Amino acid sequence: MTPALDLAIEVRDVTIAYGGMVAVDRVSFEVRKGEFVCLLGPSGCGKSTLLNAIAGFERPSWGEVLVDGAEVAGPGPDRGVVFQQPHLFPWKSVRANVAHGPRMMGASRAEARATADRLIDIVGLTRFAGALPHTLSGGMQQRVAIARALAGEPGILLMDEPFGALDAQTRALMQENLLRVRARVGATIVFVTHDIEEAILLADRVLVMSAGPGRILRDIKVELPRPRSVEQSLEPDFVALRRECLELIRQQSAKAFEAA
Ligand SMILES: Nc1ncnc2c1ncn2[C@@H]1O[C@H](COP(=O)(O)OP(=O)(O)OP(=O)(O)O)[C@@H](O)[C@H]1O
Repeated sequence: MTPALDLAIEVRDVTIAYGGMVAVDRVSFEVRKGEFVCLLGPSGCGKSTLLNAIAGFERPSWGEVLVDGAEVAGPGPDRGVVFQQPHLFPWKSVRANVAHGPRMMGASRAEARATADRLIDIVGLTRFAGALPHTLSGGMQQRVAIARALAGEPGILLMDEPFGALDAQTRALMQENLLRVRARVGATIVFVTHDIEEAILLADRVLVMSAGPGRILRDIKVELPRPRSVEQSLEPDFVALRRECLELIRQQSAKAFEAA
């Protein structure tokens, strides 16, 4: 079959089970190149498991995941991953952390440094390029992690609750920063969150998942104008989407709570 050229990711009938426990149940969706898709759902619904299958850290028990038309067999440089914790090398400067990937992939010291400096500029940390991670705030460290994930020039960025450990104000700034970064690098993004406002602010589409076993309950198109900012969350279109997601999530959370 000829792969559809504009598709970055195809998740086809994917089930992931751990022993007898089904974490993800027959999930199918597609992500177009350049699209920003959020996976939204209650805790434990299988969002991370699904993201890990796209990253190649996890093999589906059934079904398949395709990236650029080819079945995912493991992690690869075409997919950058950002986790909730930045996981930086504490003994390396910001610049050296970001340059590490390109160096490992064979770039010269000068090339890796140029790539690192370009990305450090894009995430707004030029003044801190020589700093060690522990001297930076949590939000700044996470911006370094984003720059590092982009350093291999992946077409796809996979983000697992990347702002989940940050306070509300920093989180809002990080969301706007990510939208600016995305506008400059143009990557396809799959972003896992259980925060409804975050999903609507960021995404072109929100896939709302059910409580375990995880299924896609609804595929919601977010057609709010870009560039977006946190203030938009007060506008009627935003509020209507929020209400739609909230009702779905509330039913699911109640179900998960009763089952626990
Ligand atoms: N390696 C594993 N072995 C056994 N069970 C697992 C494993 N990884 C995940 N699970 C289980 O699969 C289910 C889905 O987990 P997952 O972490 O994907 O959910 P999530 O929606 O990302 O949750 P959260 O928002 O709390 O991180 C959970 O019940 C979890 O306990």
